[in-house]
Amino acid sequence: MQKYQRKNSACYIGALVFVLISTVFAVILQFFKGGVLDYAIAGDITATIQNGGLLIGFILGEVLFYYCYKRLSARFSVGCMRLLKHDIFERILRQDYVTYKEQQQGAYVAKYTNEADMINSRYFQMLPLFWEILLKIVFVSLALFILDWRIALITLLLLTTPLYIPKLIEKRLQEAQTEYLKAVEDNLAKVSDWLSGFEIIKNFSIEQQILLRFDQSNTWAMDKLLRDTVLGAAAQLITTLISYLSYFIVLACSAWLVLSGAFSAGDFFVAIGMIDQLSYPLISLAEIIRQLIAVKPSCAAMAQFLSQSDGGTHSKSLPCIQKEICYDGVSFGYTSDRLLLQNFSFTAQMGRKYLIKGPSGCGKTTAVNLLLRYYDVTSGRITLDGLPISQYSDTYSAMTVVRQEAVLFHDTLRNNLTMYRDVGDDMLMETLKSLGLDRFANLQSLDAVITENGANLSGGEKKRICLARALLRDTSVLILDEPLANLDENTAKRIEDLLLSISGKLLLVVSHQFTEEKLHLFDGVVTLGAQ
Ligand SMILES: Nc1ncnc2c1ncn2[C@@H]1O[C@H](COP(=O)(O)OP(=O)(O)OP(=O)(O)O)[C@@H](O)[C@H]1O
Repeated sequence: MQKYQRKNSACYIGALVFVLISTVFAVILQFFKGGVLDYAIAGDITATIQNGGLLIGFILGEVLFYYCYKRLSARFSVGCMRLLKHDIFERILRQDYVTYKEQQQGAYVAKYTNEADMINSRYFQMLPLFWEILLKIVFVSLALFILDWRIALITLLLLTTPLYIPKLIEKRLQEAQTEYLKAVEDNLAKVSDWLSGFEIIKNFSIEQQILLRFDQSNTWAMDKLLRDTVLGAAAQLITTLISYLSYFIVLACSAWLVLSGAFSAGDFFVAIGMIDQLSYPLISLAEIIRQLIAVKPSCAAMAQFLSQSDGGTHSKSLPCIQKEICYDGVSFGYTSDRLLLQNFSFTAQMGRKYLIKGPSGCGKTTAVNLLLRYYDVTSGRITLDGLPISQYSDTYSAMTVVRQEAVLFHDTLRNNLTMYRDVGDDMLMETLKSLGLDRFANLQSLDAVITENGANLSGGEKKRICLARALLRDTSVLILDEPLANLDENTAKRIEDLLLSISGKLLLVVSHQFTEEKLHLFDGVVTLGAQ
């Protein structure tokens, strides 16, 4: 987390300077308060007014500098939070796809929202506050020493005892917070899972059952929150009680000094003001220390998440494929006891079209996923233009994949097609028309926003838009995983013809429903899982 502090150090240091000046003003004005009282009792009107004027001046100064401090400390915590969220999102995006899929989406959302917010409120916001309070304690203590060393010593001895409370229950505080964050992460993962299956929940009318499970998970998370809060409240209660007790002891000592003639009324007034100034910061300091201690494991876990490597030990990025892709005696299984592909050999040449077919579950998608470097082969090798695929970090630069499920972003049709690259409108409209999407081939439609994952489009339209997006990317290899699934007969036929008309790139189509009569139009048909 220190990285974020460093990057926002200007605001941090500025905040500390302002709070330092504000604290000095706050301490000095205490003396003017005592002066006003003493001069008023002595009947010296001029000195009373002079002291009063200075008092007002210092009060205004304190408030103004305190405001500047608050502004800069807010800038500091917001700046840190902005960078932290950027890093979390960047870390998620930089993972390889297989590692990303290992966790549920909700877990990532929890990291981005709940855990980041916790670090913000309990660490970034606490840091300037810690210094504010510490400076106040140091300066007020110094002023108390100037006023009377005995009162200063008693005050410091008694009022600092609450500071040790958080340290005594440090382990339990940290455990409570870690458990709470874990429970929220689990809960969010479940919620995002249920929401992604919204239609199934409605269709099967299982709202009640889901709600029941939600309540279990939510109650679990909230119980953890309660434990965290209650533990904090207990620590705060002990701290406050000790502080008040200490306060009254110091008050009694000051009163005794007045009775013994060592203190004037003004001195007593100043001393009480100082002790007031000290007691609240000391209670707050105990609370800040409690929060800083409790949040430590969350900061460490976040730092570890952010520092994890991207997953790839391979470094080279794939240049354009010129000649061929070759599976050479490839065997692969997700587990060692079941090989999906056994001694699979197949060569695909650039500019040609291939169909991979076979029964469900035989490993068609797996075979193309090996090309995307999602997994390493168990034995054999895959080569690209004669070079082993294992030397490349990924193959995305040369291959575009279109999956069975159409994925569209909540953005304009244009951006969904171009994926934020510069592509001329004519080209976009031409591609849309070639896929039978004539009704979208106009400027108004291109600029219209597609609602979340294309809720305002039919399944076939979404699929064809995804296909148009892949064609527009123009990589040397195009992989289509079940491009005909969920399409009506006419659209499926149209897509089949369009796929067969594609030229100038290597086309790998994974499908078990391509029209038999058209199979001869492929340059090669590979059947997986044939007994
Ligand atoms: N990430 C994974 N981890 C473990 N097993 C997996 C994984 N992905 C797929 N499998 C298993 O591998 C087998 C082949 O899956 P794959 O998706 O390659 O088949 P497919 O031939 O494309 O099937 P379909 O035509 O139904 O899409 C299946 O039994 C599946 O359960």
